[in-house]
Amino acid sequence: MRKPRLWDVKDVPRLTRLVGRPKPTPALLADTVRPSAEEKRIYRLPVFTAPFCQALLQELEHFEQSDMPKGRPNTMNNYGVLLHELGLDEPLVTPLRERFLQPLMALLYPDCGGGWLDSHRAFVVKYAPGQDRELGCHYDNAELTINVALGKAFTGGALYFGGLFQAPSALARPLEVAHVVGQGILHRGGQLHGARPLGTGERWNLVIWLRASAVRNRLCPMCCRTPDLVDDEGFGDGFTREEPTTVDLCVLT
Ligand SMILES: O=C(O)CCC(=O)C(=O)O
Ligand SMILES: [Fe+2]
Repeated sequence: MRKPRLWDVKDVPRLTRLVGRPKPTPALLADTVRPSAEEKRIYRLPVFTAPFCQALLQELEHFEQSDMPKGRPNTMNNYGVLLHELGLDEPLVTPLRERFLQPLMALLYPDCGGGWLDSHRAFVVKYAPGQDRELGCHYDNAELTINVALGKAFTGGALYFGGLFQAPSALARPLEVAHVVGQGILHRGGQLHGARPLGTGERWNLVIWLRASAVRNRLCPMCCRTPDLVDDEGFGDGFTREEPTTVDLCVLT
């Protein structure tokens, strides 16, 4: 029998039904993914169980209290944890991306590299009194993003979404999306968004910036130019010098 790992993807509940299905059927998806705002292409889906969220929060707090060296999640958030610094990239985030998110994203966002995800930047953002309380409007360095609420108990902090940042008046009619612990919000990285101020309590969210080198190698999603690459470690910012191998398609489907 395989020894269970501390962080096993079996903790991802209903999505496990997608395992082994290279192409989830629309009927299966309809039961798994609820469109939160069809025209904005924002979706909500269950990702983690409540006990898993609690265990992860505990681990994050232990790490926060330790004197291990820590980087910042991104240029906007001052508090939180990079998942690779916790050693959770390989056992948790990579299988989540490859086995669960990839087939889903391929169906929901085929035009944004959903079928070509090959790296990620995963971090937890933290909002608390006396620390960060809100997040300004921005777009992500990602083709696609999943944002999962982990807890704890809090009020406020809803996400708001506009259109793609390149569009004129992209923030004209923002859509507010409340957090539900254990559930994830899917959106396009280039979609303008931010977080309303925290009311009370502490909010921790797992954010995974999903990247498709096949898309970003052609056009950097941040500067909208052909990327001028420099070497980096690990996934870097998700660009590659070599194109990922092509996928053959059946002409009859
Ligand atoms: O506060 C949040 O949950 C949103 C975080 C976010 O959009 C980001 O870090 O890119
Ligand atoms: Fe973001």
